Amino acid sequence: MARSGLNTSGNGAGPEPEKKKLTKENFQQGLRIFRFTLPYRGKLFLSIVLLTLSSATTMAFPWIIGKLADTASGHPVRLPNGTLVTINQIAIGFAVLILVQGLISFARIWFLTQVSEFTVRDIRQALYRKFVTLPIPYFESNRVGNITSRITSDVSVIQDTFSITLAELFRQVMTLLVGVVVIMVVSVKLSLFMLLTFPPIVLVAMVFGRKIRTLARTTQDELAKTNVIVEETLQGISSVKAFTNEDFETGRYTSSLTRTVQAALKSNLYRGGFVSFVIIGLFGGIVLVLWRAATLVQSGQMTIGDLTQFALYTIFIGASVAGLGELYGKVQSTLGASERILEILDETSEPTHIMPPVGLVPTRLQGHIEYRNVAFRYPTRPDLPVLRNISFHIAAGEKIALVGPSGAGKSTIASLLMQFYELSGGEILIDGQPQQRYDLTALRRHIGIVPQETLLFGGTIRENIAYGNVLATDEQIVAAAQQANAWQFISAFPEGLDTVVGDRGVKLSGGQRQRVAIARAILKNPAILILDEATSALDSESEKLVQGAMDELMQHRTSIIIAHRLSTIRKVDKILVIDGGRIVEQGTHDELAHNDNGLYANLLKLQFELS
Ligand SMILES: Nc1ncnc2c1ncn2[C@@H]1O[C@H](COP(=O)(O)OP(=O)(O)OP(=O)(O)O)[C@@H](O)[C@H]1O
Repeated sequence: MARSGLNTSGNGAGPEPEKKKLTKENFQQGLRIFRFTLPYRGKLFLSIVLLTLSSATTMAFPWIIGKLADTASGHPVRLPNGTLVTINQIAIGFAVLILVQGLISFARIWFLTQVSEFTVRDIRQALYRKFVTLPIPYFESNRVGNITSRITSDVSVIQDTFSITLAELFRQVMTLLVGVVVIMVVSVKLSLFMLLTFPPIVLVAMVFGRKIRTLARTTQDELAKTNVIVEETLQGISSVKAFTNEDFETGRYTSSLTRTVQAALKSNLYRGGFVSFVIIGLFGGIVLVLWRAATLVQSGQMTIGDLTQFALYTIFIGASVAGLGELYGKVQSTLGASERILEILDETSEPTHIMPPVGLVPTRLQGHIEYRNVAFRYPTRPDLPVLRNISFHIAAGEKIALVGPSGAGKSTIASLLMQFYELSGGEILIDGQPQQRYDLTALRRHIGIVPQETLLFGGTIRENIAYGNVLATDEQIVAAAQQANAWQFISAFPEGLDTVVGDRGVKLSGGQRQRVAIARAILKNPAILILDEATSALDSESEKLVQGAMDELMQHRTSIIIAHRLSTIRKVDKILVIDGGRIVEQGTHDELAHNDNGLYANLLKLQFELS
């Protein structure tokens, strides 16, 4: 979408859609987006036929007006068989043509809208499906804002293309071609004169226009910078005051404003120049052509009807040249947008939800886990080894706890079980099979996570619990809530399970959110559980309820607890002490607590002192 943004009003200040140079390759790449129109090709074809017809009828208007002028000025019009045509007959024919044109335009818009709406829906759907199936590292190397703008602004550009730009492009090109041919037929002399006068003027105007757009963008950028200052300082207003920097910030804002005004003035200097150029150049050109035309009419080389026709077609051609200039920019934006969309669609998805499933599909996992010499680096920081030589095993139904200082690698160890990332070395076996041998969706179905911070979706408590199993009945949901010690607080709400949570609903406390997460996990009924303990302390009542729910959840399941409070893990079968990405100690609580020089005993002492 072209935005003027010449002044500092702030309207339309925002990033311009990125444009692509028009090269053959870019063009071919961009055209790939058309594959989304394939299911609607019948309607698209019909729209193009209708578009051709409506353009053809429009192009006939000047011709008929010319005939009308000829008949009026004493140059009778005859049909091919020699019959004279009256003014009334021409007018009736004209009226019929206008009616037909109106109806065709209606049908064209109706069908083209369907093509564009359905196509855009399909593109959005394909993009969304791609987003949710892309591997986690993708989201870590791309900003969420960037990703969402693909599905919002880029798709909008494509929508404009399908609903307006394409039709306009088609119409303008047709107008230009037919128009030039017709004026040549009317009068070669005048046409050549006109074509030598106008195109150079239009070319200069286009170059001028581009310069103005660049300057307008500079103004927008400068304005955006001033807004950043306002946002920053208002957000951190207490810091501004605490550092007594009110004058400094005002000065900073003022100099940014000055730069904006300078940019706006410069761009308007060019705009003023442009306007006066258009008046002098364009209108001057028109006067020149009219002068030439008048001499041709006077010498009897043209009729008044021809002149009228010529003038009208010239206006059409002029409008289409100007329109094409603008469309050129739009085609560039479309190519940019479509390339960015296709780039995402070309990314490789995780192998989830593939039918038929690839690999093993266990109906029930035992829950035996073994890490063998696992090494790992995050794809975003390939130079930093996060895990080194991690080896341990957990028998089915056992509970182990991972403890260690912050940043030691505990959460990373657990997330590798879910195959959120590829290992850099070693392997993880589940029930004796390397994890890659399982169908990814089938495997993840058997692993449950209660995260540190539970994300509740905007919706009812019922929907939030049923996220663990979307097919669960109300009875199962209530039972899960009861087991998770969540039923007391849920039933205390007047709307019970229908209570809306999230941004527009009830705000649940940390402990309540965790119990909802536990109920979710109970519904999922996984063989393997990952419990990431919340770091922020709960009050002791809440803590007891959450702990009770966790104990209930862990029964008969292989559980990995990422522990932050050592008091909660005394009963686990094994504790792995992680430091700097390695296992530095392992054993039961009693064994480790008595190893006075060990890290665990030290952490224990530290926590004891703190509490
Ligand atoms: N997504 C990520 N991308 C890059 N590096 C990461 C990512 N997540 C964690 N790290 C880094 O990996 C290391 C281990 O982090 P991890 O979250 O596994 O530690 P942790 O022991 O669970 O810490 P905490 O107790 O604070 O949760 C840290 O140095 C961290 O900065």
